[in-house]
Amino acid sequence: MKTLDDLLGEGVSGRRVFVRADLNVPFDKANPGVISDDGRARAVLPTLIALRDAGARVIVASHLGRPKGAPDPKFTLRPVATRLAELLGSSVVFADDTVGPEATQAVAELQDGQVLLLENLRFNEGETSKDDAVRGAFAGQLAAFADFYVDDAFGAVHRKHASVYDVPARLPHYAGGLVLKEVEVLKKVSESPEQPYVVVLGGSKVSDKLAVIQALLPKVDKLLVGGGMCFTFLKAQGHEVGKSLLEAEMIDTCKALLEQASGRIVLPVDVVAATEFSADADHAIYDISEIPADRLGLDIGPKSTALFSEAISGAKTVFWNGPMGVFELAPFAAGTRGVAEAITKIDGFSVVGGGDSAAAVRTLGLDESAFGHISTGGGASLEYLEGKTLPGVAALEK
Ligand SMILES: Nc1ncnc2c1ncn2[C@@H]1O[C@H](COP(=O)(O)OP(=O)(O)OP(=O)(O)O)[C@@H](O)[C@H]1O
Ligand SMILES: O=C(O)[C@H](O)COP(=O)(O)O
Repeated sequence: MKTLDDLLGEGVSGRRVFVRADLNVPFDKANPGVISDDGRARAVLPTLIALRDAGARVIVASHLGRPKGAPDPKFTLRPVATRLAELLGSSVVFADDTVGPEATQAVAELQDGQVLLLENLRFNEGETSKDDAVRGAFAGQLAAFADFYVDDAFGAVHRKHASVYDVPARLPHYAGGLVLKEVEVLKKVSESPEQPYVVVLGGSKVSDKLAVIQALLPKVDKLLVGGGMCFTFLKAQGHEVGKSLLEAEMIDTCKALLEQASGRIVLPVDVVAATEFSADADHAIYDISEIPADRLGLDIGPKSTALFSEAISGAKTVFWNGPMGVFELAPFAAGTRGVAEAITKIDGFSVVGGGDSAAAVRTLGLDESAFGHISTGGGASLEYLEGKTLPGVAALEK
């Protein structure tokens, strides 16, 4: 795999370099447009600075959220361009479209050492299309903007999307420093995790992560499941989960996984459930057999936090992806904080994966240096650990 250093060695002054970044940053739920954690933008800075300082014309592209293949102002990258300019200490040109007239003109006018951010890639159906021709046509438009392609979007390497998989097939391609570092650390954890190996899963992308559980089960000593994911498992165990996040069509899969795990999947024994998804909602702690029909579980309870912390304490390797609750709202942050603190105390190596999990570490004021590695990829790091070939990595290796 060729790297950014190789490209810099070849010389990029005056050349146009397309950088796929993962600028899918979280926003403050109470203040639309305000970025609550800029960790993913900071993580790609070394690549952008190196290219800018080498005199390249840097074209940055990213997705944000999951818009449906058409422009949607809720998911504009404009606030991210502003933040990126602050972090870079130099201006960032923002194009209001991705491959349309604005972007085309901005690319044409780009000066040596200037950085341009294109609008959200997912405003175009070609980005995520399953149809190779549709994706390829969009990739062709993106590739026409540049001489070289650099992938530093580790968080998106598991997506077979145009900007991740098809653009590198059309341009000389290089791995950025972030992608290289992430792959190096995760390779070590996936190939030879020191035992006991405990995986902690939470968050809200339930069906994405169920497949991962299946693959990880044979490798782990314990798999702790909290967050929005746990309710489909609790339902599979026969508990009523009220209005909690539930993927009904996955209940049977969860039942099968619980059987296969023979005790290695650990579920919460209590939850904090509220009348609605709001920081002001009435909320209380319930045993999992007593979740009221009109409430939704928004955090694991204190007994579960203690149970999970105990399981974590003896581990030599811990991989954590997905918050234990809606940590962005103060009444539902205790489970995530408790589990994160337990991870910082282990006598071993820990990896935190995921945009929101990494954001939780920072916004809850935990010491980042107490973790072995904080990955920018959630789904990406999970799929890497699962042993899957990641389309973005495969594209760079070709
Ligand atoms: N019980 C719950 N009900 C609903 N949402 C929840 C619950 N627990 C956690 N969440 C939400 O899950 C979100 C994070 O989930 P997600 O699966 O995206 O994790 P992640 O670490 O960001 O991984 P990735 O990088 O793959 O996105 C947070 O915004 C959090 O509020
Ligand atoms: O948040 C993430 O894990 C990455 O940015 C990928 O986002 P996606 O799950 O919407 O593809």
